[in-house]
Amino acid sequence: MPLHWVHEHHFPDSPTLVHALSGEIKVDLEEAIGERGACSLVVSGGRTPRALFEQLRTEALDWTKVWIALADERWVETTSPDSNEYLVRETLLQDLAAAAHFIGLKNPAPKPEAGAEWASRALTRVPRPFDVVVLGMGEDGHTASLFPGSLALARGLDPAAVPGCIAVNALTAPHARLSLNLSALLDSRRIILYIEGEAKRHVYLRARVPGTVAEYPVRAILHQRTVPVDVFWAP
Ligand SMILES: O=C1O[C@H](COP(=O)(O)O)[C@@H](O)[C@H](O)[C@H]1O
Repeated sequence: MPLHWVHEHHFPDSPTLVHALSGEIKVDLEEAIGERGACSLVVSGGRTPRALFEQLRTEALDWTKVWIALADERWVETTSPDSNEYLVRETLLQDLAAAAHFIGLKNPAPKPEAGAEWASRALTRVPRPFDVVVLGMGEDGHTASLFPGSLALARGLDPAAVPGCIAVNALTAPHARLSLNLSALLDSRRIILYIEGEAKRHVYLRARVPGTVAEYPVRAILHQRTVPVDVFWAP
């Protein structure tokens, strides 16, 4: 089943992928700075991108012109090891990349619902369209924090929604979440879906087949035709 908007890049191992992907992101951001004077990078959390962040932070870029934001966040303190902001601060916003501007999603609002409004406002500071959005995917087909079975999914995937952030409570996900909605994720020039391991490869292959987004929310990314998607995979 060809998806003309999606290009797959397979690598023999994770370090080779990380090296190649970091280099590509660097080139994209450098070109964006050259053309528009600033650039934006949206990243995901979880376990997968740690090595990528550690490589990316060493890239020679004018990081003062780079805006970094999150595709999603867990509603936990940013000092928690479960926080995506914590991951980004520990692994990406170091060395040369410490000079980048970072807009996190967790905020002082008492609840995620109010927090989503706060985060949507904060995100308006990040240059749009986002130059590069790096998404991950769970073995249940969720991407960002758009989880199958969550009550917020239909709202999150509504193509007519104002680009922004939504609150997510999913029975299958640890912690309440904030997530960029589909409209915000697609307000971008390039999406990279970065996945590792055979289990995720099989989920990806199933999601490539047309079907319901409620089953595999990542389908909403793979089957749209607005933004080019590159899938980076290593065993
Ligand atoms: O919960 C999340 O899961 C996905 C995938 O994470 P991984 O640990 O399987 O790599 C991630 O993309 C998302 O940002 C995160 O909040």
